[in-house]
Amino acid sequence: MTRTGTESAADVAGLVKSFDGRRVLDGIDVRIGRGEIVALVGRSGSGKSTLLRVLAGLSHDHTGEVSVDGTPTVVFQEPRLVPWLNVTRNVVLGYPGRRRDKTAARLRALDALADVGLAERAGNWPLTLSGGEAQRASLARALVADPTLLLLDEPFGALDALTRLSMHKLLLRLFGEHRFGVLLVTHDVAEAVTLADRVLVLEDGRIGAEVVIDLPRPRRAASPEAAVYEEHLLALLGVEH
Ligand SMILES: Nc1ncnc2c1ncn2[C@@H]1O[C@H](COP(=O)(O)OP(=O)(O)OP(=O)(O)O)[C@@H](O)[C@H]1O
Repeated sequence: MTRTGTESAADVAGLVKSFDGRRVLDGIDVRIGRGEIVALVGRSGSGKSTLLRVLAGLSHDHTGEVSVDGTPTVVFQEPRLVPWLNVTRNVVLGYPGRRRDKTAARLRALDALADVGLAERAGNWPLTLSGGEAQRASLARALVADPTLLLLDEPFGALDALTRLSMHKLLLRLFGEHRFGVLLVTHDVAEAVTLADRVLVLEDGRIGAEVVIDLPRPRRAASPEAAVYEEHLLALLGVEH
């Protein structure tokens, strides 16, 4: 639901972004409230990652209003762990005050690792982790910054179905505890329906549709109610079923 009256994690108005003179984002208006999960779907090349990168502050050459509360953190599809640092030291990298207070940074990292169920892997090298474990470490690195806005760029896309389900559960638990705003870029409409309060459909550089997912949590992707939303989103995406 769009919760007017709650605090914003991000506000975007009239965002235009071009590459080589071609408008990829052509007047985007989006608000993400704190305590809200917004999923972003759209055909390949529709500009989802570009919008996420603008919100992350990784892309600057745009026009329009972009206001983000605090420093957002990003989890990408690939975990992007530094191979020569152990898991704890990778997570410490996400802690803003790590140079000032090494002990606090380490304690916070260990706490976040416990939070994502990875306490026993704290001393491991990234290469010894499974895909799901590596993604948990990446999530822990995002959490240690205490973000108001968590940006997720297909974070579960490379995981097998069972691991993906356990990551969904983990994300929802963390979301329940921290109440950050979440922007989740995904190709998977079932994932969007399972997790999001609202799903935005990006089309021709604009938000072509917004679908409020009015289902109680926890949700089951296979439920008849979820299936109705999934069909609707697929139709909006122009996918024949
Ligand atoms: N750095 C860049 N330079 C030039 N063109 C770019 C650049 N980054 C993205 N684009 C173009 O912008 C468009 C949107 O790309 P973007 O990666 O945002 O799409 P997407 O919806 O995330 O796609 P996918 O679902 O395939 O990941 C594409 O046409 C892409 O080729």
